[in-house]
Amino acid sequence: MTATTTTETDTAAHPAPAPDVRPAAIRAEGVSLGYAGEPVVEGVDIDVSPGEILVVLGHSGCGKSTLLRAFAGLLRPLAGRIVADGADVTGPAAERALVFQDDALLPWRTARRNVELPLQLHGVARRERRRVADEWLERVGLSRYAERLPGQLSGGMRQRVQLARALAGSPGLICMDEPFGALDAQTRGSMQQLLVETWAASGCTVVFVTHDVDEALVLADRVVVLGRHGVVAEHRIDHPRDSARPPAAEQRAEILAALSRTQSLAPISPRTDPRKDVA
Ligand SMILES: Nc1ncnc2c1ncn2[C@@H]1O[C@H](COP(=O)(O)OP(=O)(O)OP(=O)(O)O)[C@@H](O)[C@H]1O
Repeated sequence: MTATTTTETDTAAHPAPAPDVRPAAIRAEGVSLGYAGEPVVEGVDIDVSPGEILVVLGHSGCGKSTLLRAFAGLLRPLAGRIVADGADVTGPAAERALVFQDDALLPWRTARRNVELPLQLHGVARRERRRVADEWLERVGLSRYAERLPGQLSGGMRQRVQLARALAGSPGLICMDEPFGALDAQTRGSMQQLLVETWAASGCTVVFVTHDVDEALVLADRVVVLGRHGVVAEHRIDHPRDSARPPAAEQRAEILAALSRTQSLAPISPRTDPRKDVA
């Protein structure tokens, strides 16, 4: 796992947000989430501070992606509330962006026109769209590839375009669902570094889902381990993103232990769902 090379001075505190970014606070309060009325995760209480990078770990199927969808406003809770900046989240909004592992770029649009998309949805004029898109493409090191279609780019490059596209809309929150999971170790390390740099330039809040404890420790201000019955462990990283002072081995071991505990937690059974009794 490649550590970031950012220095203590630029990582000790959260960066000042870019002028057009208002970092979001987002909170899950006693949230149950599921599909067709059947919960897949319940009792989730998570409070994310503006400008924080929160990493969510948990075994496969525990509901991490489902939680991100709810934060992004794509899924309404079965119980509890999702609150962003004091208001209930009731649907998607431009200030909450999602980045997926799967390639979510529009294949018929060039890299630049993909990055322009959120600006176009905001009604930004063509010339300004192009200026902002080119600025973000430069930040992610893809200026030379602006005219390429996604199919003409490598997997790592497409992830960079996704990152640029998410950030171009100046969101207050970016929800990232295992965005680097399909990349080789070296590309993954450079993407983690790029994420930290672009986050520092934007100042937005990030909720990042991964299976990889080391990735979590490289990126996070705070790590939560999610089980089917809510958060089972929470770890604040003492010197986040400081490669000179990496998290202690004990902290890594504790997170791994919490993860293995979640494997043994019983799945939610519809028969034991208390809401069934009231229905
Ligand atoms: N659209 C859907 N309809 C019905 N069930 C779904 C849907 N999406 C996810 N699920 C189910 O919800 C549960 C949680 O899925 P989710 O994708 O949130 O888990 P996850 O923790 O992100 O898993 P992974 O780490 O494998 O990506 C799983 O049992 C999954 O099958």
